[in-house]
Amino acid sequence: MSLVSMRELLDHAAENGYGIPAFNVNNLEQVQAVMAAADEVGAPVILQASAGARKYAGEAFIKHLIQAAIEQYPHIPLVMHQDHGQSPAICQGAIDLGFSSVMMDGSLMEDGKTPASFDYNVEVTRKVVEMAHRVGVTVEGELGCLGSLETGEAGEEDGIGAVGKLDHSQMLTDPEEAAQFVKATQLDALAIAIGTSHGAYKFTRKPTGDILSIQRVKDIHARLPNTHLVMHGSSSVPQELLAIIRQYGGNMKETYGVPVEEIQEAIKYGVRKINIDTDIRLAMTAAVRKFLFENPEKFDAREWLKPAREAAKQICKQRYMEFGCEGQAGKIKGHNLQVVAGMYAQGVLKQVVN
Ligand SMILES: O=C(CO)COP(=O)(O)O
Ligand SMILES: O=C[C@H](O)COP(=O)(O)O
Ligand SMILES: [Zn+2]
Ligand SMILES: [Zn+2]
Repeated sequence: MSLVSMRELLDHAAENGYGIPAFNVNNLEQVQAVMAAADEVGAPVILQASAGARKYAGEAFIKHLIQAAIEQYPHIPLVMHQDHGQSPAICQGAIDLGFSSVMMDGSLMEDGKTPASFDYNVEVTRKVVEMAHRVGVTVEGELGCLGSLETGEAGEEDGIGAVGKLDHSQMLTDPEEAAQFVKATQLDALAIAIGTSHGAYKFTRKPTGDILSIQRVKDIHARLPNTHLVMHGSSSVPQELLAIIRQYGGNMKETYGVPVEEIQEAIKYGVRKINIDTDIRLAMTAAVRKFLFENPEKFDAREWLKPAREAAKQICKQRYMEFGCEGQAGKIKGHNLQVVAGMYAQGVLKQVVN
């Protein structure tokens, strides 16, 4: 099976009541970790590359690392997804590079910092839908700005996020606007704002409903029962990884992530794609710190990259199991993108809006 459409994977997840973690990848070891985890549990794969990843690794390396994953694991349906595209031009570039799915993040302007108007968001997202669907590529859009309901800040640590304070109405996607947005754009998956934010510092305490609104997921799902919802900023920030990082010389403040049980609840109400980057970063950093502390004489990079890769694999495997992906890979047909393009053209993948 070659590259598949993200729409096909998310449709399968919706039909069978599970969610798929989308892991951010930047290098060889992270790609290998995700693939090994998926292979062990029989999970379908969404590998996503941010603009930062494409810059870090270089376009050709990102493309060929993912193609290597397909070659090494031909039995695993795999989506190559561009995370947080800031403009139609960036999305077009990703499509040209061979990505089978793109995110047009029009909730912010092209600078990735200024909250955009609804009309701007509709315009850029619709433009990307037109060019992507023509070639069978999936489109994720975003409505509402990610940010902390505790502080009103977006958590700018990843370079993507509104600058300055936001009010609650900007940080909680409105169900009525979501319905209008999906109707107008006909995208495939909608990222929503419910109180999550990127990076390790999401919540100062274990989140309750006032700062992480799973109720908002339910309200949006009631209006959009057939639209796949996406949760960004969904790392769980495991306390045991923070403890290892601190034990071996790291300096991380007290912080809490999105509890897995909250994600599992959201999966019952239409969340199909769950974005995870930070948990992999924490797992790898904890493993490298521990290894180098315990083996100060070692200097072969392969020796410390191995435990880092293994730690990343473990966290990925755990999330695949927790979100219900086990054994699903073998059930996916894996249409080629031309077939999917034909389905869009016939209107069979149109969104139903209540
Ligand atoms: O949303 C993400 C990538 O788009 C990643 O979120 P985390 O920082 O919570 O891992
Ligand atoms: O969306 C944010 C992801 O965590 C990617 O982060 P990055 O831009 O540092 O690669
Ligand atoms: Zn965004
Ligand atoms: Zn994100």
